[in-house]
Amino acid sequence: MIRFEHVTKRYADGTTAVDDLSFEVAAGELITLVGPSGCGKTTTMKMVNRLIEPTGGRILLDGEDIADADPVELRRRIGYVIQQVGLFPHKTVLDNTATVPHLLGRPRKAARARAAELLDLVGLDPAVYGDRYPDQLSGGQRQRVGVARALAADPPVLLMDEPFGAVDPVVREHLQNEFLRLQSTLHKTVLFVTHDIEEAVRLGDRIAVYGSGRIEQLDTPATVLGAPATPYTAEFVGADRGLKRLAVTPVETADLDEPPVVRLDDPAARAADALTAAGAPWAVVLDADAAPYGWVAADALADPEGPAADRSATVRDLARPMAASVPLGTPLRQALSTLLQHDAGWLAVLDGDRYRGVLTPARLHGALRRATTADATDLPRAEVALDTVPGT
Ligand SMILES: Nc1ncnc2c1ncn2[C@@H]1O[C@H](COP(=O)(O)OP(=O)(O)OP(=O)(O)O)[C@@H](O)[C@H]1O
Repeated sequence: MIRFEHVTKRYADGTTAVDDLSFEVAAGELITLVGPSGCGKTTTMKMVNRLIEPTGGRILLDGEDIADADPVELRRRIGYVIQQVGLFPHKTVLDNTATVPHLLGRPRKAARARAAELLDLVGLDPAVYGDRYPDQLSGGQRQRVGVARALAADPPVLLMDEPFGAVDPVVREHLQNEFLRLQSTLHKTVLFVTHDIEEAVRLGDRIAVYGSGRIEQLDTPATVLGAPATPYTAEFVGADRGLKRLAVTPVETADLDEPPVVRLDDPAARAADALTAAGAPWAVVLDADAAPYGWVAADALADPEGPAADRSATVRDLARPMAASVPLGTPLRQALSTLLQHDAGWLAVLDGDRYRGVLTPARLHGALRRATTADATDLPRAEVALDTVPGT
């Protein structure tokens, strides 16, 4: 969709901001450009809508060299969101958002109706915010208007230059999540500039890590974090990249432990035998619908002083409820957070409504290690054997 072919930008004073850059953004893909200040991210982006002209190479949009396009017509196909949102201060929020559709020839009333839809889409109730002026909004709300306005002409391509840079971290995370939600339905082709690796990881289908005027690595967030291609990338993504990687590594079936499973209505004695045979200290308890109910300890099942002494006792009499569960595919970070929130040593992993197995802290750690090794070796994750201290 957007293709950079040997693109170079050398400014008049001799600064080479972008040096022989070649890469492609697929249709519907979101690539984050991340790197330290002054490495050429903004220059890269502004060459796409011809706010800056390259001094070498070419950029193709849908196969067409943008140098041959009329810049005004080109910019209609490309939404542009920047940190200083640049709203018209004397126009209401609704009119700010309606400006582009109106300029594109929509009658004023239709343009305003479309603007109201867009405000709704970015989470601003047009009935509440539509008649306000930009200085009557919070920073986060202004950013939302900026996104709504960029979407107004329904461009297939969005260029976003630190669009959430000016708001506090909590609002920022909120805006990022909202934007991801939007993108999952709109499927725009997006170049997103940030200097924040966390933001790049959270939003990008792929991340382009910039060194000076060049891309050091262009790959999925998981690979960039798990297998940095160069010492520069490793340093840029940070010594805690293992922790960051938790956010982009999903729980898979092969990561799960499979303790014995008993049913709530099983006789306690039969459950005790099953645990003894398996040499297991505890079992997962499922209810009549095969949904996780909790767990039961071998000790409790075998305790002659406890409820198990009654020959008619069932697992229900001894089981302990445990509510923590996550679906397969949940990022490990969220799974860990659920573990901590429930103060539990394990959580049930579900496939739809079906119980699939158990994730423990040790299993979670193993999943992360295997995922990282899988990226470095190109092996499927389930086939990675870990070198592990016995008994852990
Ligand atoms: N008009 C200009 N004339 C000369 N040099 C420029 C010009 N614009 C940018 N540069 C230089 O080009 C390099 C890349 O700038 P650019 O704005 O693309 O970086 P960036 O990665 O977006 O940085 P930041 O994160 O700070 O916005 C920098 O060294 C910058 O000083």
